[in-house]
Amino acid sequence: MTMNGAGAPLLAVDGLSAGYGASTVLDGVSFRMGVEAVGIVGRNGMGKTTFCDTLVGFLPSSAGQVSLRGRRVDNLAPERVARSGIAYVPQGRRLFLSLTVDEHLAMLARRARNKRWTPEAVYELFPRLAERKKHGGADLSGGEQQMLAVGRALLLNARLIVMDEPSEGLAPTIVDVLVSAVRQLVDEGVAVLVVEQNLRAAARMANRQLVMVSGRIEAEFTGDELLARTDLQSKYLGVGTA
Ligand SMILES: Nc1ncnc2c1ncn2[C@@H]1O[C@H](COP(=O)(O)OP(=O)(O)OP(=O)(O)O)[C@@H](O)[C@H]1O
Repeated sequence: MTMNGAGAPLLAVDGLSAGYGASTVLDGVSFRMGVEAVGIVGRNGMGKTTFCDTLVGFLPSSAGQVSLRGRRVDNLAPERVARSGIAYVPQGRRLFLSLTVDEHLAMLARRARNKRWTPEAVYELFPRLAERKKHGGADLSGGEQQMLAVGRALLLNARLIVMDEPSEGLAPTIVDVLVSAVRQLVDEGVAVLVVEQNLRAAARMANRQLVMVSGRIEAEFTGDELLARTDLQSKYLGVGTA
């Protein structure tokens, strides 16, 4: 694992718990990651989205800690979590309806003055987005919106991009684009945490796969191991997930 700063992992999650009212959904999630791609897989309703929402500050935690490069980020407001370097690409959300792709990226570029990630660099990563420059958010397909959301995260200098079910509802060719983008991001030093129900997509994005069961990380496998072992798939993911 690539370490960061003074020996601290990029992301350290320790005993993170959260829920809705009296019901606990996340029940002590713990793991560490460096500058790498890591997947979180698991059946429906195991707490994956709740974990993402808690990590990025949309939902308060009831116990535990989260540190990014050694600095606590749990229970900060979502804007402060984002400013500290964790970007969220949420599940199936329609974003940025009024601006065109180009206007949106230009506005962020002015705000962020990021030297490595400019709108041009984002268009290089996602040529399809360049073709859609003049289109408004409402005209973009789900996959194009995911690309725009990733581009936005890069311009804002994210160190870790959290993606909730990025492959859901996307055509296979668009999933391919996202898979190769995830690999390039890691090469560029941006870590990716990807929640997926689609094991095939997850395994192509990340070698390390954490399995969430009832609000905890119960096991870790490589993507290839999970793909090869139908016993693990039926135990942890439900039939037919792969
Ligand atoms: N806003 C909410 N209020 C109350 N309970 C919720 C809320 N959102 C999720 N839950 C419950 O929390 C549990 C975990 O849901 P979560 O969406 O985190 O699971 P998941 O693993 O992401 O599954 P899915 O892929 O279906 O979204 C479920 O039992 C769900 O009913």
